[in-house]
Amino acid sequence: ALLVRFSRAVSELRRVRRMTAKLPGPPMYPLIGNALELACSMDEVYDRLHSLASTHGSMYRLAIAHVTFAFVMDPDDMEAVMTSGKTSDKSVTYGTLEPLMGRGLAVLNGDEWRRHRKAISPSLHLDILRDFVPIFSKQGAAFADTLAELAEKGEAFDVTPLSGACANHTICETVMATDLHRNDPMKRDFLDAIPKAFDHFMYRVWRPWLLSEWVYSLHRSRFPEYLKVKDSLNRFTRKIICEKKKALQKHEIPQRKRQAFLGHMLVSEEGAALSEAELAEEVKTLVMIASASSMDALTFLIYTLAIRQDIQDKVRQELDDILGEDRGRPLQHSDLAHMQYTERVIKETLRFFSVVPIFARTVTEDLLLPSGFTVPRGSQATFWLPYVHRNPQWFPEPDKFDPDRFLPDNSRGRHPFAYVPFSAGPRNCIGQRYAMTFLKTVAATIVPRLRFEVPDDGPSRLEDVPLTMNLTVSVRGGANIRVHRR
Ligand code: HEM
Repeated sequence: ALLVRFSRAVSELRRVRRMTAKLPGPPMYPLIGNALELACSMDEVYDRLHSLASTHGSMYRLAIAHVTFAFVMDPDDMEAVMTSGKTSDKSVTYGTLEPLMGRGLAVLNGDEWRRHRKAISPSLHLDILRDFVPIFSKQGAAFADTLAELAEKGEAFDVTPLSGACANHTICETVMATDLHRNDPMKRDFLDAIPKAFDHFMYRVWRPWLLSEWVYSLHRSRFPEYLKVKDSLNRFTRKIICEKKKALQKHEIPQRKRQAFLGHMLVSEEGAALSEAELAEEVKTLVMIASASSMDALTFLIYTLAIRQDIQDKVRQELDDILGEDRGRPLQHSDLAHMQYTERVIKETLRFFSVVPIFARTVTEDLLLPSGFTVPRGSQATFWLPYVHRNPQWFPEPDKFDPDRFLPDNSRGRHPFAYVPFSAGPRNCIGQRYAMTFLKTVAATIVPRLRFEVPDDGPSRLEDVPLTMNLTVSVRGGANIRVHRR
């Protein structure tokens, strides 16, 4: 039986290789394919992938050992892939996330994914997000206080860990209703484990012979840390669920509709569709994805404002107009609708710096794309957003940072799949509105109080910012800024 399975797998693999061989791409070698292309340090992977896309264009292939990635970056083709039932399963490489992040939305497929998505969506509904605004605002104010203290010292510092702390405190409060300021070592271990978990994920994706956990266990320099990371992530989530369940039994969780995600899931009808174990996996998934992506998005927003003083001035002017005399007042949900320029700046920041730059689907049946190429079953249809978001057909002068691209008049006629920082179609980001509301609220809390600038040795143009990635993109070497009180 094993032999039959093996020979079937080999013949499928050869079929994928044969069909994708028609696509442009670097020269392939037997067995290893293009593995040498990504034989570089983790810090260089972002630049390598970007240079491959620039060289080979909007559709190319990259075969690494037994895994073949078909990069799809033309908006018509992307629409076909992102909306087809033949490509709705997440990439096989995501299997490596499962032991760390849990069997949550990001890795589930088919009916199980549909059931989870239906159960979770109401807990991130607009009404619920409205109630999160005071939490975003409170955490934004604490972040502003920390930055103001650093302003006194006058020294340059990397804002990434501080944005990370702001994102983590906010997410833990809104998703788990837990306060991170209490000095709990288990919480600290949990948060420290998140970037490490994504680092292990990316390391294995580009070395697919390590996708099996058993094979990875032979990697003596990485596996012990991997086990520690896994343990920290699981222990903390289990503890939180347990505490919340106890609170529920003691009637300490109010039975009202609007509250932190976990509380809502525990008391609502929709939440009852998930077992306690499934809920624990989803909480872990949400916290991990939200924490990494929000940290990097917030960092890029601040760094962009620090480099582009003209844009910072305009954002501040808009916020001063909205907040009036009382700059320190907590932001109301109704204020957000007036932050139109700030919203365009956030959108352009997410175009310029694709925070989640790469994601992929497993092709379960051959799929003919509008460009005429058939992506074969068994390959991984992959999106590389830094290339997609710099397509001059949809974004003239793509290297220019111009928030007004997102004015309604300038967006008219743009292909809906030309700008997809949150992906699109049924498997789009469930936290998209959460992320936008968080970024707008924190911007409105910190920008009126502080001025950001880059130190003299920092980049003077956004195009020159060096980037690196694990699951998300960040500034290589740190987003160093200086802050002044207003
Ligand atoms: C600026 C911040 C964010 C960006 C750029 C972003 C981007 C994305 C992208 C591109 C995907 C698709 C990934 C794929 O297909 O593999 C995704 C999926 C997802 N995101 Fe986000 N995200 C952000 C914030 C958040 C937040 C705050 C949450 C939670 C509150 C969240 C939860 C999720 C989940 C659960 C999925 C999987 C959805 C599914 O497959 O059904 N994201 N995100």
